[in-house]
Amino acid sequence: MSSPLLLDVVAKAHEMLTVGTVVVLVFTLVVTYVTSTFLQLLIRQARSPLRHLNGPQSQSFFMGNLQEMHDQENNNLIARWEQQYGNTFVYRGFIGGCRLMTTDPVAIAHIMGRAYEYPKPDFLRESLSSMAAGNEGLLTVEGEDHRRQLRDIWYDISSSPHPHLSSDDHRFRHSPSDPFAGKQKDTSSGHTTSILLKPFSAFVSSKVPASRQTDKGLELPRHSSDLDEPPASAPRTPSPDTPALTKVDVLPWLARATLDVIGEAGFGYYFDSLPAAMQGAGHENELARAFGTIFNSARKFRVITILQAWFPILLRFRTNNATMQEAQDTMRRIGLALIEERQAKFVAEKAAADHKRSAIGDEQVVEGRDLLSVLIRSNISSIPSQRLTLNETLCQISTFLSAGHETVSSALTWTLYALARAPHVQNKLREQLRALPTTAFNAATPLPPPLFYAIFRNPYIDAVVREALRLHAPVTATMRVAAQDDIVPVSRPFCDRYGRKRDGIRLRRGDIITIPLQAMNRSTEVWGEDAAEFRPERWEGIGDDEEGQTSGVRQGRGQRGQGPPGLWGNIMTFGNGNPIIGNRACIGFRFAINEMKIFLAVLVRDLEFSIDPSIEVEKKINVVTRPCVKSEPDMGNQMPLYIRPIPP
Ligand code: HEM
Repeated sequence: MSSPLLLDVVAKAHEMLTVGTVVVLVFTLVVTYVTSTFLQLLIRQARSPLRHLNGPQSQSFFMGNLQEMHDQENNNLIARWEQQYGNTFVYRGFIGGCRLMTTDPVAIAHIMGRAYEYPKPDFLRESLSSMAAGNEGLLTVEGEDHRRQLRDIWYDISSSPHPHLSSDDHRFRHSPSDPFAGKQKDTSSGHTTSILLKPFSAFVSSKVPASRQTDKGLELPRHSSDLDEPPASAPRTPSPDTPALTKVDVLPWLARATLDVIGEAGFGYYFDSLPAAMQGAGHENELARAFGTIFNSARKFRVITILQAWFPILLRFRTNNATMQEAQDTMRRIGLALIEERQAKFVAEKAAADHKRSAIGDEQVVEGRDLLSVLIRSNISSIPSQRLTLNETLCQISTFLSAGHETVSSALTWTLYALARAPHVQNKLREQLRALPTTAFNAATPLPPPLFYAIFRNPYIDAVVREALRLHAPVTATMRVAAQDDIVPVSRPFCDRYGRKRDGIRLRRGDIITIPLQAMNRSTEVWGEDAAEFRPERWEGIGDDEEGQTSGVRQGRGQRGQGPPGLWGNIMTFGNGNPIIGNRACIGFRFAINEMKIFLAVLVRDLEFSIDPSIEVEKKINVVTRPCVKSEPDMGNQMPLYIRPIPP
């Protein structure tokens, strides 16, 4: 054998050995990683005191009860389990891991009141971070970072006697008592302060573009995914002398409208996603499209989603990675543009101020109280420990954009659904709205401040919003993990799986807890036998006390003898407790409530919403609860309602 040939053979053998070795090494590493993760899980499970609690049978070795849980909104699951096992029990998660489920108000107050001892589990943070374009925003950070961010954002916004979300926008403020003190919006930009939804306003003001008007009314795309296609035809016209009924999928329109509102009110930015969509195919606003991608991405329960939670390496192989990445890049790009634009404005303002004032810190110049000003003030703070990094600022922007619009659009969608299913409530609400001190709502002119006051303070509008938020909480449940061993107090003893009475829930570090926000809102023990009914009258004659809790709600077993827990109105919809004392709860709740009231006032006054009684609408959970028509699963999220203008 010649020596070059020998060398060639040796080189080949070496190459094969190297490739083979690498393959074996990688395989061994993967097997070790998977086995050790499984083992850790099994050991943790075997040591968790939760294994002694009562609870439903696991349905599958790998997935436990997770499939049932995913569909919990449609099968009254938690109430059934509660009836069977009491208000404190366990269900099974991945490979049979016990997860605590409790509706005990004292236990909930204990857990949710200790934000840093009970952080969000990593897999929840991972799932939330997709909508916040990263995990450095308020919704996903933990510990000291959360404390610092909350201090910067919440305290800054709430330190003003009349804090509001935009320095130059008088529409939405935190203080319900005097929401209009301060500046009026400058309308010279050509943007109107009216938030009348343009597609709906068409019915009210007949200002429908001629090209889109038909004898059946205004034709609108049915679903966000249909936007590239010609709009669907309206299904029917009942009779020539009654106003046309038009079928509209209200979900994407409300999503666009609420995106426009948070953009303008929170960041002084005009997404104009409603007018863009009105122009038809191909004109959808890119950010609205990006949010559509993110919130539609996990519609179905998939085993891979659960596996990804435990084996994050699998996230790299997501099928929709490229689309999600594109959506997140869009958020990031728009966020950066917002920051740059506002920073430039502040630099110019500072230069002007420098002429007048000699020694002044940068951050003092940024005087606006809108969210963006608050974020940028923190970003340029001269005290490093208080500074928000650029990445944090960006994540904060997408957090507020998504937390601030998807939740409200879900809430409004379900409110219209509830009103469509309860015409007597809708009629009563309309009567109240028509009695308000105004002659017309009109898309082109701002609502006058006295009308805002009247809307915010109207008891029936308030009752409708409370009842809709109680019965249709956009966030069904949240989760926490015990960061250390603990014994959680309960309001009354419960039985474990051996029938022994327990007066506390023992937790071991790493145990996972589900807080069933929606199930608590529907507890018959607190709300009575008609808890599942949409009945705004239950709120009549009761209002908020100074802490936002509702006096007059049936006394539950809440903390220290108060009513049931909840940040607002004794419902769990916005989480529990007060962010000021270290709880994690919604910091946009006032904004959301006020926004809902105005939308409802504008929409319901002159439009009637009804629903085809033959369709069954189901709830699908994808961070927020979105509707699907049971018989049309392939249509994805939708809420088809009939709309008809009501003559004055
Ligand atoms: C009906 C509308 C809304 C609902 C039902 C809602 C619900 C919630 C819930 C349940 C949480 C707590 C999640 C947890 O701790 O696990 C939360 C947190 C949060 N919400 Fe809302 N929200 C709404 C509107 C808004 C709005 C309009 C904004 C902003 C303008 C907002 C901003 C936030 C932020 C930043 C957090 C994270 C707070 C923290 O962890 O410290 N939300 N929301």
